[in-house]
Amino acid sequence: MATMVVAKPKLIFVFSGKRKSGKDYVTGLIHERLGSEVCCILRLSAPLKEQYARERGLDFEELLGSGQYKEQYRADMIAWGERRREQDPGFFCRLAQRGATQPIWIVSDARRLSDLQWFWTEYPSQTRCVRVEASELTRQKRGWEFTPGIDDAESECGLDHGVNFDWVIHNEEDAPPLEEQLQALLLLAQEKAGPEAS
Ligand SMILES: Nc1ncnc2c1ncn2[C@@H]1O[C@H](COP(=O)(O)OP(=O)(O)OP(=O)(O)O)[C@@H](O)[C@H]1O
Ligand SMILES: C[C@@](O)(CCOP(=O)(O)O)CC(=O)O
Repeated sequence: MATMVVAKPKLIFVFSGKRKSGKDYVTGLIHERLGSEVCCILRLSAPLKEQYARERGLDFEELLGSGQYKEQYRADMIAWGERRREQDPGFFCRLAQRGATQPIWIVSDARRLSDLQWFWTEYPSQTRCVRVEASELTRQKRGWEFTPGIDDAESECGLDHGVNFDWVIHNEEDAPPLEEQLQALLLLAQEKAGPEAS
């Protein structure tokens, strides 16, 4: 693969969390708050879903969505992606960062230790890891249903242990407001991005 010249970010928030914990929702709030000039969202699953959809004639936008369409293909997408990661753990990380020019990056969907290790290796001083947490009851209310072979496999459990997260965001009705929980991340981003981010 030709070497891609990528503008160096000043800060990278690498988010992870269980299905329907609210990764996209929370990262969308940060992106909205910081603005597109300063911040971009990188989805590791986007290049995977794009190629998978192309090979199978599926609807890429639907695979990116939060509905049930993608759930039909999740197990096969996981297997498809893992075959590629076995050959090159950073394959989707490199593709996801293409075209990112903003100083603040948000990776919304890390799932494996190899994802975190890639960013820690490539961007050791810029990378911060954030976990989004929600109870199973809350996730069920958002449309999650335990699925054997998915919710007990690496795609969902790969970061359950052995990671010292920089922040844990509790995305629950009875938790402090997200704006309050995200304050420290937003302040750090504004500090790193400089005056244009304020
Ligand atoms: N704090 C919240 N308030 C209101 N709606 C929320 C909140 N958090 C999540 N949701 C909603 O719950 C659903 C699941 O959230 P989201 O898509 O962000 O989860 P996810 O962790 O990205 O899931 P997946 O891994 O399946 O993509 C979405 O419809 C989202 O709008
Ligand atoms: C195949 C996969 O990328 C699907 C992720 O979809 P989503 O982020 O839950 O919308 C999960 C994985 O890579 O294990």
